[in-house]
Amino acid sequence: MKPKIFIDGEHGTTGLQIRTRLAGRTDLEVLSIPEEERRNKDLRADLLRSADIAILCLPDDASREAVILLEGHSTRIIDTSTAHRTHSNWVYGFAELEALQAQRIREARLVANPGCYPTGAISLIRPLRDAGLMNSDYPVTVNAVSGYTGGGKQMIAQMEDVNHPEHMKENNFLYGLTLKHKHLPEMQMYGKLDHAPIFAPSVGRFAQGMIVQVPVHLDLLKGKPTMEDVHNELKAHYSGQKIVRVVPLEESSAMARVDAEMLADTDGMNLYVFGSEGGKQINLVAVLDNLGKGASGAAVQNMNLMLGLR
Ligand SMILES: NC(=O)C1=CN([C@@H]2O[C@H](COP(=O)(O)OP(=O)(O)OC[C@H]3O[C@@H](n4cnc5c(N)ncnc54)[C@H](OP(=O)(O)O)[C@@H]3O)[C@@H](O)[C@H]2O)C=CC1
Ligand SMILES: CC(=O)N[C@@H](CCC(=O)OP(=O)(O)O)C(=O)O
Repeated sequence: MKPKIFIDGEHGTTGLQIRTRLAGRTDLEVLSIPEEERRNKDLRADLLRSADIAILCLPDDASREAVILLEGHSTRIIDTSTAHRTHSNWVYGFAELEALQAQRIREARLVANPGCYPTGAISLIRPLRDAGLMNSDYPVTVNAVSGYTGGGKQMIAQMEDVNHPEHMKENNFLYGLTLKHKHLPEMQMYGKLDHAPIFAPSVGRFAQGMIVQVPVHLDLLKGKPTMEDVHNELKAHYSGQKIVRVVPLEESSAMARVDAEMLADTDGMNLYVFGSEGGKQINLVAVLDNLGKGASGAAVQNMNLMLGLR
């Protein structure tokens, strides 16, 4: 029997992208809900309970409700929302986090997909923490720009529809100005940091793509490493990984710009170490698609792991 997959929220931005990724899969049975029934709780409950794996692509409250609907049932869950990411009963769905993480995901019933920005930030911070180069009290800052699909159906309409009552006319804006963004707890927890980073997100007038930057003072790291030392730690951490690519210094040193859309429509993530030879500062940069490795691509990666396929 083929494993049954139900995407709750399949008609939203993240859900649609997962559906597209699963469209050609003959090894799965994808259970589907008609768009006009998407909020029919009884029908959703039936489908959730019939599935082997339910992928929740819902706002936080609706995700919590779906988890309650599944209490006492054996359906395994991948939640793409923020609701359960720092919850101790849930496995964090970032397979490249550390050596054992992919195995934890394979065996888990409850998997919380990481946030798009934290995917970039944690991928840069965690190897330095694990290698002992960065102390837990390092004052981390994270600056980022996301494509507007990161804001879901509502922001897509606000950016694209000039007649929308809350039309956004800006080409590039900062937000999260109170420094209390919902992604901070997971960045702190899985970055193994004493303090939440200062996080400055922004949105650009492009649909998909993302740059996440973590600037670092080399003299504030343990042993005052060089840019090459930090690059070597990243390379070692992601050695053998196919989705996360640590870009060689020869390649990054020849770059004059970083395009936020570089990996749009892919599920990969590139990590860069920028700076100058002998310099005192570096800029650690992750580039990904907010809907690829930042959401839907990661959800499919986790589903494959849970099915024992990768
Ligand atoms: N977009 C992105 O880049 C990323 C999104 N995520 C997360 O994925 C989740 C989904 O986000 P996204 O796809 O962007 O959002 P969308 O608003 O595009 O889609 C959400 C979908 O859920 C449906 N929905 C809302 N409330 C309910 C409910 N009570 N019962 C059933 N269905 C409901 C919506 O229906 P309706 O149209 O009626 O509102 C819509 O189809 C969120 O938790 C988000 O944080 C995570 C990483 C990145
Ligand atoms: C551009 C934009 O608005 N981005 C969203 C984050 C994407 C999202 O909703 O994802 P999570 O499920 O990972 O929290 C935000 O800042 O709230």
